[in-house]
Amino acid sequence: MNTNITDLKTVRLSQDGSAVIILDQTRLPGSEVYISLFSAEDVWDAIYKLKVRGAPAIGIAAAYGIYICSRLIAADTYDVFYREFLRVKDYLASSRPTAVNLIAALNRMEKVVTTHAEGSVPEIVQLLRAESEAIRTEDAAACRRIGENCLSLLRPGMGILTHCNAGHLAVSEYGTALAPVYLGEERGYGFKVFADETRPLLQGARLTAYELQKAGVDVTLICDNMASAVMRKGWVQAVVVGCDRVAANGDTANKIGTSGVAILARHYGIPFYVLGPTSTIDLNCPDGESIEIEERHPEEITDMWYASRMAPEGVKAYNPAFDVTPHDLITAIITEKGIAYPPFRMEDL
Ligand SMILES: CSC[C@H]1O[C@H](OP(=O)(O)O)[C@H](O)[C@@H]1O
Repeated sequence: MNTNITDLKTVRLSQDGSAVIILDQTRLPGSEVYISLFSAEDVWDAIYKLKVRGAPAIGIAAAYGIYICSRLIAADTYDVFYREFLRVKDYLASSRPTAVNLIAALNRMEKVVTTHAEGSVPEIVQLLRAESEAIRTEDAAACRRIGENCLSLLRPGMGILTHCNAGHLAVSEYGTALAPVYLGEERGYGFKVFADETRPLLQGARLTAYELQKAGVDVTLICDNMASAVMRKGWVQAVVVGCDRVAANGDTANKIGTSGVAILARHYGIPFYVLGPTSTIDLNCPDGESIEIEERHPEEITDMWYASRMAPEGVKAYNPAFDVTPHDLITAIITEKGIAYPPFRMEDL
């Protein structure tokens, strides 16, 4: 992978363990700004406002977050410590509901506390730091394995469409949906990636186009409503997307618009791949209907709240003014002369 991308540190713990340091993704692609989070409120706000986002990245941020908070708990007994720990856990868990990695990481951190009740508070705090680092390390290893596994399904030169951002910026490093793209780049596969801008928050335009361009990957930004046109042109041979929560039956919650891309891919006979770590699988969720879907503020649709650029300088963009809907997808054509049903013979109108 182009070293430029590894320069972006999505989420990390400060050396002294007092802060969670994140790349503020609401400032991208205009500025690379790192911010330090010192409290549960800072972490909650960063997760809710998508300063750090992506299921694995959210889980790692929460694990680091509850660790830095555990250092500040003034408690000389286990019970007092555990009670405050649970308060912080419940608070951080309330930031966003859909990505299972958030609660899964917090549950892992709580298990450290409950399985070491005989230890001193300082000992437990040290174990919490180790667990938070393990969560990050495991994610980085999982992302690389995801890349290897998916690359076995892809061929050099393929056109690949992706939706939202499930890349380096959504995880510890490397990405999930973009992991095979980076691995392919390292091996000269020459993939051509089409990135859906992904309204309303534009993670595709602001983040995926940004990180792929920075990594030297051939990326073309498209509006969400152009996915059908590029598929119909034969420019896409595979779709790769991330996931926020995968139910026991495989139903997958991912960024809004993903299901529409899946329908298009099925229509055009294009394989549609969901990529994610097992930490994003929730076996307690029997199916997609039981996944809580986050609903965010309407102004994210009505106001372009990101003052900076919507996409990186110089990124390629495909901007067809129209596309063609094939007749076999049209139920009827209605004119002033009447209603025509398939098979259409327009001369009959
Ligand atoms: C690797 S998980 C990426 C996943 O998370 C994104 O959601 P958000 O940006 O709101 O955190 C999106 O659904 C991505 O596919």
